Amino acid sequence: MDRPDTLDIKDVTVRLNGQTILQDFSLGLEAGQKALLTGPSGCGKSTVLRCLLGFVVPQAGSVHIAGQALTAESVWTLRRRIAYVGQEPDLGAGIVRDILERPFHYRANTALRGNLARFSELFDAFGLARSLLDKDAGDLSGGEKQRVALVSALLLDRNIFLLDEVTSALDPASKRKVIECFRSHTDTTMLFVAHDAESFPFADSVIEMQGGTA
Ligand SMILES: Nc1ncnc2c1ncn2[C@@H]1O[C@H](COP(=O)(O)OP(=O)(O)OP(=O)(O)O)[C@@H](O)[C@H]1O
Repeated sequence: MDRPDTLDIKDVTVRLNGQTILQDFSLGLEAGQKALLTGPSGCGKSTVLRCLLGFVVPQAGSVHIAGQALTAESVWTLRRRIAYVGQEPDLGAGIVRDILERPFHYRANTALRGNLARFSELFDAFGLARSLLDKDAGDLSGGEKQRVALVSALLLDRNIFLLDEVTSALDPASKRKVIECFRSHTDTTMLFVAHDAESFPFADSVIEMQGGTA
């Protein structure tokens, strides 16, 4: 039996360049829960996501993913459970069709190649034109990039989503479509970073950060 996709940050302190970014910060999500992390600019929201991805190593406290401690050894295995999409996603160079296919060339994802057939359903759900498939990623608008990055993440069937202001460049109609899609993923554990709590009325919890603590 696979472990449930929980997230657990306990009493984490992060200092970068002599500045305390997070101080005794804790957060817990059960499998399938949706939480919104909000708070003023610079309070440390993205740093929380970077801790969960193992890009930032806390000076104190612990991070567990699916019940397993995040360490230099476990980080590679644990990251395979996680889809991360940032505010200004870097899709890499090339044509959108190739970018969507690229992750399936990795051995770890070859069994999921059949998922690529779902791209059309996701493009429709997000209001993306099929003609985008033949465009160079560098020519996409910010909102198109955000939605293509989300499609790419969803195709990989990860059980944990870390989403950093992924609707910030979207018009209200596109935003509603994307949010409806998140809501429908009832089994997926999702941590959203966003400034507008009202866009995520279905969140099980809202974590209001203030200067590195909650
Ligand atoms: N590598 C780093 N070195 C030094 N300081 C950093 C580093 N990364 C982030 N910071 C600082 O940490 C603080 C928190 O940054 P973070 O990106 O987590 O904030 P945020 O709440 O996500 O902000 P925003 O809402 O503007 O995206 C900021 O003051 C930022 O300048």
